[in-house]
Amino acid sequence: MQQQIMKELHVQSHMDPAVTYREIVDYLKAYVRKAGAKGYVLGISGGQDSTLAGKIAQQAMTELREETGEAYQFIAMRLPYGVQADEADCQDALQFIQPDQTIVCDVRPAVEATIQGLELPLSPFHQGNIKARQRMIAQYAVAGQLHLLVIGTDHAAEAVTGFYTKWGDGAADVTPLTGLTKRQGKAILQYLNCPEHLYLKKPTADLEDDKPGLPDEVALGLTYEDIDNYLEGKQVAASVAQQIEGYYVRTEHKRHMPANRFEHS
Ligand SMILES: Nc1ncnc2c1ncn2[C@@H]1O[C@H](COP(=O)(O)OP(=O)(O)OC[C@H]2O[C@@H]([n+]3cccc(C(=O)O)c3)[C@H](O)[C@@H]2O)[C@@H](O)[C@H]1O
Ligand SMILES: Nc1ncnc2c1ncn2[C@@H]1O[C@H](COP(=O)(O)OP(=O)(O)OP(=O)(O)O)[C@@H](O)[C@H]1O
Ligand SMILES: [Mg+2]
Repeated sequence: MQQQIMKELHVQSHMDPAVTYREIVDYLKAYVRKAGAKGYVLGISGGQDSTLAGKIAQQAMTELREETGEAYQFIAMRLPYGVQADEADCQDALQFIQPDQTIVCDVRPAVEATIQGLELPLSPFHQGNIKARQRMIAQYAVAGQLHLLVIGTDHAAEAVTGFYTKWGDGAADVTPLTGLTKRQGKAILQYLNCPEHLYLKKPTADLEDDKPGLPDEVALGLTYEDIDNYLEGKQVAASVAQQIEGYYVRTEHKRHMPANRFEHS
């Protein structure tokens, strides 16, 4: 099963940061042209994944502008829920990315309106998924208006456990980090001279009001070290493999389009 998952999620056991970085930049340049779009948009959270995907998208758009003379652009979005505790990291990430433009939208009023509009009480966990979906709505609004494509930050270490909100942060047009493990993403950021606090910080979805900054590893009950080892084809404890494979099977529905009677019965 390990081999099958590695193949399905496009993981390479060994990755050269310089080569992979160049491949992704070139891919984003080619894809935006093929789509006839004017650039990309992505929410910047102050975490590792959006720092990396944003940096690569900006590089791609800068190169394409120089090569074609056309107005390709990358738009970074700050999408706090009220005041974000690690806002300083977000500003550091923006400083590192140097986006062509930054648009800010507080998702809190829309999230609260949705929660208040429902007669069904929602747990902080399910309220958290509304936050992720509201960020998706804001990004698609900008993409539609400005003819951009939405970047998603899904990568192999997230895809394998389905650790994202379906049609929330899981919804995107292009996922440049596909195939990468968490440590491979770190290695590319290191290669790009990213300030290390942005890739050494504990990954968090930061969605649940009653558990601010809950580390992914606590929520999952798994370490990224173990997930990465598994994905890179290394031997892990049998209990770890079993846990990862359990997540993988349970979240299969998140990795394809809606089920229908011709597929995915
Ligand atoms: N077998 C099946 N076939 C088709 N659809 C199925 C299904 N089982 C559930 N579903 C649907 O899927 C829904 C459950 O999926 P979903 O709504 O995503 O909810 P769920 O997977 O329960 O929660 C999302 C998880 O991802 C984490 N997350 C979210 C966002 C960002 C990050 C991050 O790392 O930054 C992490 C979050 O902390 C939470 O643990 C169900 O309500 C149902 O609608
Ligand atoms: N507060 C936020 N502001 C803007 N975008 C956000 C915010 N929170 C989440 N997002 C978007 O949702 C995506 C998924 O969040 P996720 O936590 O997996 O990635 P990350 O925060 O970039 O990295 P890490 O996994 O290291 O925390 C982010 O990459 C980002 O695009
Ligand atoms: Mg995060």
